[in-house]
Amino acid sequence: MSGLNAAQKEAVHYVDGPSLVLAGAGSGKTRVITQKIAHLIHEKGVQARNIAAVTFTNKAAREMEERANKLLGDGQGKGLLVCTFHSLGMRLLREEHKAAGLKQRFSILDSTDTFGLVQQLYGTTDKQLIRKAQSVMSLWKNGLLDPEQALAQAQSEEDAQIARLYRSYEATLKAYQAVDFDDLILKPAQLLKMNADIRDKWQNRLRYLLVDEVQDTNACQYDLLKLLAGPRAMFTAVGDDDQAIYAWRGATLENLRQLTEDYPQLKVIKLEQNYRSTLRILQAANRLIENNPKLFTKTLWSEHGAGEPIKVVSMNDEEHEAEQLAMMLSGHRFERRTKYGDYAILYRSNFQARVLEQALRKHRIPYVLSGGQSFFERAEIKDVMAYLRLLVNADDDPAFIRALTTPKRGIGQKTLEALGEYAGERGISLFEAVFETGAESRLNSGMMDALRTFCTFINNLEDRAQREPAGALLTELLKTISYEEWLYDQNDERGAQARWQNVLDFVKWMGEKGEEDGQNLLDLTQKVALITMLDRQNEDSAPDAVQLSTLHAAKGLEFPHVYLIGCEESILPSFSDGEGRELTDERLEEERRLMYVGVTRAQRSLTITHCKKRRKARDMVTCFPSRFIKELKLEADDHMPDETPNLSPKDRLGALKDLLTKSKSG
Ligand SMILES: Nc1ncnc2c1ncn2[C@@H]1O[C@H](COP(=O)(O)OP(=O)(O)OP(=O)(O)O)[C@@H](O)[C@H]1O
Ligand SMILES: [Mg+2]
Repeated sequence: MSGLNAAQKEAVHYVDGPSLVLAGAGSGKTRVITQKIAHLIHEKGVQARNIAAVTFTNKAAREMEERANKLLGDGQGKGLLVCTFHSLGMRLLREEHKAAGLKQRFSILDSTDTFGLVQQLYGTTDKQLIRKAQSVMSLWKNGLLDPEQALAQAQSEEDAQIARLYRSYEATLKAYQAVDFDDLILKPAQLLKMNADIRDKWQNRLRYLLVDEVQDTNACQYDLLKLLAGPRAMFTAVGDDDQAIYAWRGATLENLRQLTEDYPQLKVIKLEQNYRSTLRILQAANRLIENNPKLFTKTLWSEHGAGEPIKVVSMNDEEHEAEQLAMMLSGHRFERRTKYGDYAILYRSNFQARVLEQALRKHRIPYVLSGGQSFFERAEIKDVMAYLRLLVNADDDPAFIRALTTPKRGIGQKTLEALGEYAGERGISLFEAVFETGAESRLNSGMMDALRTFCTFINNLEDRAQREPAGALLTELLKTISYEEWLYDQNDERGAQARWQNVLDFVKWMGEKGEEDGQNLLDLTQKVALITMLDRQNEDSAPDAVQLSTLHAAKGLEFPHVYLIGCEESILPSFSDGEGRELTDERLEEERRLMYVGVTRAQRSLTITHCKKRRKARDMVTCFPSRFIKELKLEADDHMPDETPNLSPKDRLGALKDLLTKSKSG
C-alpha cells in the first residue's frame, strides 16, 4: 500500500459498497484502480477471475493490466479481466450468443464497414449525409431506442427517413449475423435485463467491478455496468467530470449524477493532490476549467515546484509550425538530455498530423502516431480480413462480396445482383445461395461453377483453420489467391510494396498472437475488430519515439514534455462537429474540457502553438489564437520563481558527444 496518500488509501480500502472517486487530472485515480485490484486479491481473498476492470481505450486497458500484474506478482493475476467496455461486451455476447439469437461466430463490423452498409441502404454517396445518419442511429441505439420507437418519435421527415433506414440497417445486420460496435454494449445489456439466469451467472462471476474514466460512459454502458453490478453493487468507479470529452458519442455527464441517485449508499471520495504536473501547469489548467460551470467542486494542489513557464509560440502557418516544432524539440532534447519518448505532440484533429509527420521525418525524429487511421482500417488489411471474416461467418455478405471480388475472379456485378436477388427472396445469405439448385436457373453455368469453386475453397479453409496454426495458414491463403500480384497490378511499385509490407506485418502479428494465446485463426479474427494500430505497436518493444496523438486518444496518459499545437479559434475550439452544426455553449464547454485534458497531460513542460495563417483548400486564411489561451491567464504565472534545469558539466559533455555522433552518422 506504499505510494498512496490518505484519501487514496481510503478509496482502496473501502469495499463495503459502491464507491465513486471523483477527482481532477493527475490525482492518482487510475493508480487507485490498480492498487485496489491488488488489495482485493491480496488482502480480501477475492479471486482474480472474479474481478473486472473496465476502461476506455485498448491502450489504457493494456497499461492498466501491466501495472496490475506488476503489483500482483507471478501468476496471481490469472483470469483477471482488464478490458474496454466493448471487449467485455464481446466476451459476454460470445458466451451468450444463443440467447442473443446469434451464432457463436458472429461478425463484428467496424465503422468503415457500417459506412459502406449505410451508403448502400440509404442509396446515397453523400458522405456528410451518411455520417449524419450513422451518428443519429448510433445515438438512438445508445439511448436504447429501437427503430419503431425512433420512427414514432421522429419530428421531421428527415428523422423519419433515418428511422426507416435504421430499421433496414438492423434487419440487414441480423441477416449477416453481424453486430456493430454499439451492439457490443447494447445487446449484452439487453440480455442481462431480459434473462435472469444470464444475469445471475454474470453477477456471480464478476463480483467486483472497477471502472476508469466513468465520466465518458454513455447511457448504455452505464446500464451494462448497473446490470453487472446487480443488487450487491460492489464497484469502484473513478472519473473526472472536467475531462468528459465524448458527449458527441452520446456520453452523458448525467450518468455521474444518476450514479448518486441510483446508489444512495454511494461513498464519494475526492482526491485533491496532483502528482503529475508542475504548479504552473496545474494552476493554468485550473484557471482554464473555471470557465466551465461546475458540476462538482474540486480543488487540486501539488507539492511540485513552480516549474518552467508555459510557452505560447505564434507561427506563420502550419508548415512553419511543424518545422519550428521539430527544431524546438530537437533543441530541447539536446539541452535536457531527454529521450524522444518523453515528448508528446497533441492536436485536436487528425489532419493536423500530416504536415507534422513530414517535418519530423525530414529531421529524422522518430515518432509514433496514435488515434489516427487504424492499421486495421487499411484497404489491404480489410481485404485479407474479408477472407477471415468469411471463414468465421459465412453469412457475412459484405465479407463475401469483398473476398469474392478481391482479386477479381471474373464474376461481375450482374452475377452478384442475380445471386443477391435470389438470396433475398429466399432469406438466406449469398454463400448459402451458391449451393442451392434454385440459383442455377438465374445464373449461367460458368458463373455458377466459379462461385462454387470459391465457396468450396472457403469451406476447406474453414475446416483447416480450426486446427492449423494461424500464421502458416494465412500465408498459404495469400499465396493461393495471389494477393501480392494483385497488389502490384492495382498500385504503383512503391504503393504496392508498402501495402504488401503491411500485409506481412499483419500475418506475422496474427501468427505470434496465435502462438501466444493458443488461439486459432477464427478466434483471432473476432478479436481483430476491436484492436487498433496502437496496440500492435506497443507489442513490439516500444521504440524511443515522440508520441503524436489526438487529444481524445491522449486521455489518461502523461508525458514529461507536451506540445499542444494548432490552438486556434475554429480548430480548438473546433467550430464544426462534422455535421455542420454550430458551436453551442455545450459544445464549447466540451472543447474546453478537451483543452484541459491536453494541458493536464504535461508533467514538466508545456508549449502551446498557434498559426497566424493556415491553408484551407487553395487559400491561406487568417487564424486567431484560441480563446482558451487567454483563459489560461498565463500572466498569473509571472510571480512564480522560474526553475531552470540544472545540467551538470558532465551532462553537458555527454550531450555534446551525442550531438557529434549524430551529426556524423547523419
Ligand atoms: N500517492 C502517490 N504518490 C506518488 N505518485 C503518485 C501517487 N498517486 C499517483 N501518482 C502518480 O501520479 C501520476 C498520475 O496518476 P494517475 O494517472 O493515476 O492519475 P489520474 O487521476 O488517473 O489522471 P487522469 O485524470 O489524467 O486519468 C502517475 O504518474 C502516478 O503514478
Ligand atoms: Mg487516469
